[in-house]
Amino acid sequence: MNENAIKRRGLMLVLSSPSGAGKTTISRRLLDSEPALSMSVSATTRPPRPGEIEGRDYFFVSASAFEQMVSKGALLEHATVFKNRYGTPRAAVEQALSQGRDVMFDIDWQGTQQIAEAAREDLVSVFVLPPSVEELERRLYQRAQDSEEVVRQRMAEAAAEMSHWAEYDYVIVNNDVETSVAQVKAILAAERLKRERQIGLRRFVEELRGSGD
Ligand SMILES: Nc1nc2c(ncn2[C@@H]2O[C@H](COP(=O)(O)OP(=O)(O)O)[C@@H](O)[C@H]2O)c(=O)[nH]1
Ligand SMILES: Nc1ncnc2c1ncn2[C@@H]1O[C@H](COP(=O)(O)OP(=O)(O)O)[C@@H](O)[C@H]1O
Repeated sequence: MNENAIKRRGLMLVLSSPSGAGKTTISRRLLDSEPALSMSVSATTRPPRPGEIEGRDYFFVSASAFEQMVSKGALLEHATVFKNRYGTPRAAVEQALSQGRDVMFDIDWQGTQQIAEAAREDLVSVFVLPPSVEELERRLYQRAQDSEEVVRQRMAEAAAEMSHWAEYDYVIVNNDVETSVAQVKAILAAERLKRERQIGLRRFVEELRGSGD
């Protein structure tokens, strides 16, 4: 056995931020450069935005279909955000983790707390802050996918979302996208090397010691 064969348990990488701070942008870039990372696709009752694709961005479902998923226990966590319901389908996550793959989540603080209660040792959480309130508002308008009223509502919610920053393992300020992506990659690289995640380590070291003695 060489060092590449050391088995590792997958981790759950959560990115949270006020709407518009840049989670989606950062997570897309990470997926392009991290082959062992996959994205958890949430179910939501929110209507699709222009350009959003069913099954890639979200599973867009009716309120009654969402309720059925909740009652069947099919969601790992779920919450109401901006009057819409959002939840993480459980099966895809469990399958990826058991195969040693890492899963990334774009979920809010309520979902992060629920995952922390259920599986703290598998969770790595990152809070993304905007560089300023003015820049956050500029990004929400620049995305140009929400109406003025929706942007105002999201700006009004931003302070409440940001009040949860201290519950996260890591906090980054998304000023420059390249820098933010590099920072999250550094977090991922270090967390993957945590001793307790490398479940094949004991055997590997035993073999090393056995052949060395
Ligand atoms: N708890 C929870 N929150 C979610 C889930 N999916 C999305 N969210 C959060 O819901 C909020 C609104 O998401 P969305 O309508 O896509 O707008 P965005 O803020 O521009 O990404 C964001 O804070 C997301 O992180 C989920 O499955 N569970
Ligand atoms: N570091 C950055 N500098 C400038 N614009 C950014 C940066 N990160 C994201 N954006 C832009 O801000 C807008 C909101 O980003 P998005 O990733 O959709 O945020 P979120 O998923 O957190 O709601 C998008 O138009 C995106 O291109």
